[in-house]
Amino acid sequence: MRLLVVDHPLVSHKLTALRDERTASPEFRRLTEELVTLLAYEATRDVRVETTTVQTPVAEAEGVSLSRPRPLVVPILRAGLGMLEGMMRLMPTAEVGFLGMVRNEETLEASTYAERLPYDLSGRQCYVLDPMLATGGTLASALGFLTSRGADHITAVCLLAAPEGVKNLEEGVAGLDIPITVVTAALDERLNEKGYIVPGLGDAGDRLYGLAQ
Ligand SMILES: O=P(O)(O)OC[C@H]1O[C@H](OP(=O)(O)OP(=O)(O)O)[C@H](O)[C@@H]1O
Ligand SMILES: O=c1cc[nH]c(=O)[nH]1
Ligand SMILES: [Mg+2]
Repeated sequence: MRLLVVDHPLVSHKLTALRDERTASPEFRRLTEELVTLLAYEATRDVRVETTTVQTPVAEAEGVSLSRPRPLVVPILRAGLGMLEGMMRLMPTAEVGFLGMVRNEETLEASTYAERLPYDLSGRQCYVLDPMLATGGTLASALGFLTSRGADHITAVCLLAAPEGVKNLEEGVAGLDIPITVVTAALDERLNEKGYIVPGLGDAGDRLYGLAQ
């Protein structure tokens, strides 16, 4: 597994504003979209393309277009939904599948409550969106599921990651024989006793959409 921490002053600037507890939901959603578009630029560096030719007003030009099957973008509900528009702005012809997952806040175990994905993901490049890589349980489970459906190349885009989660995820995906990359805006210090990223930004889903019951 490859970890890419995007080092760019605009990424750091937007992430700092996201972390600020005074940033309310409307601004938090806007900043998340902008930040994801910046991360997506790095995350899609190895998106598959094929060569093509177009006619300019002057001459023929050789270029590239996205290969088929189109990449599949998979936001992990709920919080990952806040990242979808930012990703689709960069790659509007991608397809979108959904995974609904929630972490039990006592046991920190992740479970899946919804799934709407193409059944056969053979030959698909997948871009998984989940803002927080905390213990890594949610992403490990999501990546295992996508691979079991045939995905052969997965990039996870996260706003923040904890070192413990990166290590757990590395171990969790060690048996998956496909290229896996995690792209994040920052690798934070640690997890606290409740499994929250420190300093982090709090509960991403709640900050995007309000308190969950
Ligand atoms: O790395 P992990 O320890 O598994 O934790 C990360 C997960 O926790 C959060 O989801 P949450 O369960 O709060 O659901 P939500 O998006 O509906 O708020 C977050 O959005 C990640 O999906
Ligand atoms: O810090 C954390 C950890 C898990 N989920 C969140 O939303 N935030
Ligand atoms: Mg949450």
